[in-house]
Amino acid sequence: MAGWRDLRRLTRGYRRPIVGAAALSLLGTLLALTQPLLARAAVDGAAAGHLSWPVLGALTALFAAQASALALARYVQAHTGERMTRDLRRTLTEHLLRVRIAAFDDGRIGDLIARACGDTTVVKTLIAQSLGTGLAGVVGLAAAVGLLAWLDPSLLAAVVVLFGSSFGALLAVVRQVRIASRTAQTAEGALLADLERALGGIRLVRACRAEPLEARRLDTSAGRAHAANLRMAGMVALSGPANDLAVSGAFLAVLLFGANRVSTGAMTLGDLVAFTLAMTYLAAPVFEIFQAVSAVQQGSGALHRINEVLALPVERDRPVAVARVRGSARRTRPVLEFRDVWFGYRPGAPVLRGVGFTVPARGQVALVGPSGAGKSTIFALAERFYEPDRGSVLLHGRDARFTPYDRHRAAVGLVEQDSPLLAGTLRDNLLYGAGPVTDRDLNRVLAMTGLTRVAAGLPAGLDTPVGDHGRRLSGGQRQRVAIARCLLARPDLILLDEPTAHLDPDSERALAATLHDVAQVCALMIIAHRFTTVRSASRVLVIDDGVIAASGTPGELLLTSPYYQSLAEVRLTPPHPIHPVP
Ligand SMILES: Nc1ncnc2c1ncn2[C@@H]1O[C@H](COP(=O)(O)OP(=O)(O)OP(=O)(O)O)[C@@H](O)[C@H]1O
Repeated sequence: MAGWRDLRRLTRGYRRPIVGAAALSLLGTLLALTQPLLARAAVDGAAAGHLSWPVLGALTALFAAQASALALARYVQAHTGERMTRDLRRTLTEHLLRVRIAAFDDGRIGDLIARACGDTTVVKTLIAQSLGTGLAGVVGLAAAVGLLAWLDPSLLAAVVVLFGSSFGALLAVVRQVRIASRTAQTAEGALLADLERALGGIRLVRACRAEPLEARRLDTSAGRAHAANLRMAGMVALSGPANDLAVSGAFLAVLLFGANRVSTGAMTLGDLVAFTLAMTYLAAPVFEIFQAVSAVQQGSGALHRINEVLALPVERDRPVAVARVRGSARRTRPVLEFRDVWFGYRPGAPVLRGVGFTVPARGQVALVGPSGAGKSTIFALAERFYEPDRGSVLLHGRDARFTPYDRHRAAVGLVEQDSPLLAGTLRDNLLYGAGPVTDRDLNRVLAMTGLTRVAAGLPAGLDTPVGDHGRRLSGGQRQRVAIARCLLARPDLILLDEPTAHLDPDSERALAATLHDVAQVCALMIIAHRFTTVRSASRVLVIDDGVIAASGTPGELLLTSPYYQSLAEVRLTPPHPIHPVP
């Protein structure tokens, strides 16, 4: 659970408005506390047969001043709460965008979204509703008790007994509220994660007729959140009437005792009116303190979940100044080198075992091997999504760890197999992360990737929206958009995961020609599944079970690598007829 230390850290930079709001609340309370004294004078005057207009005027002015101070305090609190939420969300989202990729491997995106949106709102409520008024409540309570003691200590004793017992019950409720709040927030995070999973894979869900399954899963999470929220609402609801009962009981006791004391002449009617009015001001601080404590309990659950996100490690550049590699060295040195790289996603389970290879500054290197051999892992390390456990990755002959992430990724472009596009227009997707691009460059790249005709065929040309994940384009078109986007960013090396889906012969030829052209302007490393692509590479690496099993030109491998030979055979022999399963 987040504690007071976290609360102190959270409020750093906002303490002035919080204290300001507390001061205004306190001012309101103090203004209220002076009212019984004036009321006593007014009532005693009226009882003696004359109304004191100046006293009534002062009382009215006090009511107005109290209302204004409290309204201003609420506004300052709400304003601070909103500002804090905005800043907290900014910190969280900036952090999330820089968190190491490994954190997303088992992290549930929906839950992270819930933390960035839902939990920050809970923290805002904590600030907006409670901190200032809670602080003022403590002082207000002390002042109200002081005033009551001054007015009539024996009546106060009766009030303390009745209020004290209800306060003990409230503290027990507050503890339960904290537990229920944490459960509710966790369940809401799970609900969002499940929703993200179901909507993100909506086609799969429909194709597998899994709607009832997903609905049940969502219902379970929603049910858990519902139950926790109900438990919390029940406890808060119960505590309200219990509090009211204690207040009514206290009032009744005061009126009974007070009336008796008025009849015996121990106190005036004005004293009794002043005491009961002052008592109403006792209830408000008690309620404020209760609200503040329960909001802090609720907020501490949310703060804990926010802290968990902020504790996720981020990608941080090493503080070593590395000069850029100059033009001539860029053309002569290998653009990428793996030197005895060992890597595993989990400790003690290496996926790459001593991988070493170089990619020259121009031309096409193909990476082939069975499924699960470690090809995508090599790409992930080349892009620095992960760092090697042992050995090193070099960019232009320099250890990549000492190059800033931005500069490294500007040099190494990535086209993934499923070529994800973002919702937006075709132009947005082409220019995403590319920096300034001239129309001439754009048209050249469009021509090179065979997209000129595609763009011309769209209703608004380059400004046509491509839909969520680019679904309005075909798989092949998405792949070419991804290649074009990469080319416009002018990297030194493009990593391309070739799609396994069979393209028609025309598209396959078009892609091969595109890749051939691309390899003239930068280095290209392809996870190749088609023999035509492998055959046109200048160098082929065969990876098997995390090691480079063979490497050489396609001609050499045809003689030396059994895996490569089998790849060539599959391509060269006609496919076996597929019989439907009876
Ligand atoms: N994020 C991850 N977390 C844990 N293990 C992973 C992760 N990604 C891949 N692996 C494991 O690492 C091994 C290598 O996977 P990788 O994706 O690199 O293979 P691949 O050669 O690209 O396979 P394919 O051709 O099927 O895409 C596999 O055993 C896989 O289960």
